[in-house]
Amino acid sequence: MQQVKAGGLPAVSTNLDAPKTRLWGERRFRKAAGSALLLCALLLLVSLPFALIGPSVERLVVLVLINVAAVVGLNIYTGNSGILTVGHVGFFAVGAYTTALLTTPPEIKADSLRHLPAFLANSNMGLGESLLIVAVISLVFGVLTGLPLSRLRETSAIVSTFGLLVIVNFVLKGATNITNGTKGIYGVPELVNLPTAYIFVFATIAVAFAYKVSRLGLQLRAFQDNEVAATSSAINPNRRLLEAWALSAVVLGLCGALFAHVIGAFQPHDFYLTLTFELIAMLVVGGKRSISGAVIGTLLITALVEIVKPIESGGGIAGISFPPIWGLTQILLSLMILVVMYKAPAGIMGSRELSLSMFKRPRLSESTIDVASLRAVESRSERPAATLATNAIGIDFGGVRALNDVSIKVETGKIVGLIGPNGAGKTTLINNLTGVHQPTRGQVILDGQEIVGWPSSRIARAGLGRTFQNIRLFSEMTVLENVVSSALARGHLATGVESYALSLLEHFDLAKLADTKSSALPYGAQRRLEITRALALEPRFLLLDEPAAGMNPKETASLIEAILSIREKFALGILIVEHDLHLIMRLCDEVYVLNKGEMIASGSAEKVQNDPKVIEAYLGSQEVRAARRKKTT
Ligand SMILES: Nc1ncnc2c1ncn2[C@@H]1O[C@H](COP(=O)(O)OP(=O)(O)OP(=O)(O)O)[C@@H](O)[C@H]1O
Repeated sequence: MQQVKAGGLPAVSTNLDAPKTRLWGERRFRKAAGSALLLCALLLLVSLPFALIGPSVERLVVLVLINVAAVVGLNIYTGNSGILTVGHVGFFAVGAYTTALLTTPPEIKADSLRHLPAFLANSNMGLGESLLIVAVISLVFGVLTGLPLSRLRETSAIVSTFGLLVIVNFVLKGATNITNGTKGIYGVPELVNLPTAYIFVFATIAVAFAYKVSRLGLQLRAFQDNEVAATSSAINPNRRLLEAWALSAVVLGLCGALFAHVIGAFQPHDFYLTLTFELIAMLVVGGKRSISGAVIGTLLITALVEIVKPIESGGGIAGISFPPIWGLTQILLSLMILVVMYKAPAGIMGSRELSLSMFKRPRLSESTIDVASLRAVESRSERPAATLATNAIGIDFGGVRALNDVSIKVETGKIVGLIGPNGAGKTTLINNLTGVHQPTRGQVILDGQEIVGWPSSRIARAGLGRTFQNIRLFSEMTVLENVVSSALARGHLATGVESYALSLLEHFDLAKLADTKSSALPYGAQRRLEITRALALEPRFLLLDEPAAGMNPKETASLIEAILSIREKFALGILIVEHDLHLIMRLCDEVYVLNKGEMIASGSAEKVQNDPKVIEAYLGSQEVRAARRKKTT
């Protein structure tokens, strides 16, 4: 395999000349497969000896395995999106009731469910067919409920998921003709044995890992870490939320169906608050961002519940008898959550996954940088020239006129500076260009197209990459994942994307830190990573908001070199907001000066620095600051 030296520049591989590699060649899939295998082996090791004790314990083990799958299912949504769901037991109930209606022998249904429609009353399906139907129904139900839910965030999202649980419970109790109301359903054939449960839970773990490291999972985790940065990296969070919600709905629906075939009889209250609380406790205690955490949390809580059960219902130990202590399980679960949250707020596993290399320092093999995935750099400079412009844009925030009648133009191949005192409107202008805010007046034109009203993700895909004044990395993700998620959102093929990202990282001297969590990087490296992530979008324009803020002179000097080389090799236009006038003078072909939302000067760097209006604006702001300092001392 041919190696690329530092400085070799990659190209987005969305085309047919992409290397013929397999997903298996991608490091993240190999790592995920290793973790999944390890976790399945652990689960087998911990559960099988108990299952061999006898039929009653075997039944308990089967139920525990179904719980493990259910919590892993919750993790698919909550772990990747960061939004806690308290409604998924609703899907569990849908799965249980659906399979019960489809598989219970007609003679039993004739006794307890006399008013069923004929096709349900006569249905006597086998497990396989029924599970297939449960999966389809859960998927449809998941998509229908996910459509509105995926537009909600934080508390409103959590409360709505709870609403879903309540609605399902009411329907189960109220639709007596089909569900037998509070009396519940019995006679469901017990069709799930230990091997079936193992196959199901292993498959669920494999799906959860594959989803987590896939394009969809990476993008949803990016959303969890920072929604504004995610949308600025061409990610559409609502779609990703919907997909994760629907997938986890299918898993929970299937879990419910299997559960029904183990216990044989149930009522609506079996699928309500107690089960919800237990599943959430398992998820949170283990660490909701980790699939391994979901499994470990479930095993721990199950152990606790099983130990407490005989005490809760009264009994005796060593000849001493004691009365029943109702609610003891819930009390101890609550205490366990409190203790774990106090000691490890992110849960036992945090965001880590079980892996053989967990305690080894990650090392990057250079052989992962594959020149076959790189397109000739020269082809970039052949791209037609483009222009980014604003035409008299303006925006008000309440009474503050943050921008008024501002027109700028940036062409590919040029570096344009945007300066002005604090509060002048520089960041607001970048936010207006990238769709974070919509200007109330004027136009933004990207390559001949009016883009006002476009969501940030679409603008990013159309060719605007940006960095932020306050760094916004996907902090829980690795350096490599930050860049890969952006490249995938841009449309890079899933195969070869790591090679592409590594080559970009190499250019910014970050490849050796590829497996480091991005929040653990030193400050200057975080700034460089933000630029790398933006470049993974293969933008036509790069908008840098105070890239040198907080850097020492040495870091600033290397940043200047990096920006010059980006302009040269990536054939893009750069708009740079900076307070460091030395950097602006050194880099910019043209400079715009904003003050109190108005454009007060533009032209070459020399011209604007001698402009009396600019001098006055800067002096004015310095005087105001000096007066404020005096007042406070
Ligand atoms: N989301 C918002 N809501 C309300 N006011 C805002 C918002 N964003 C910006 N502003 C106001 O708009 C004005 C311009 O702010 P902006 O952050 O764009 O200035 P800036 O030139 O980037 O300043 P600095 O150099 O300090 O970063 C300020 O008065 C600010 O308070």
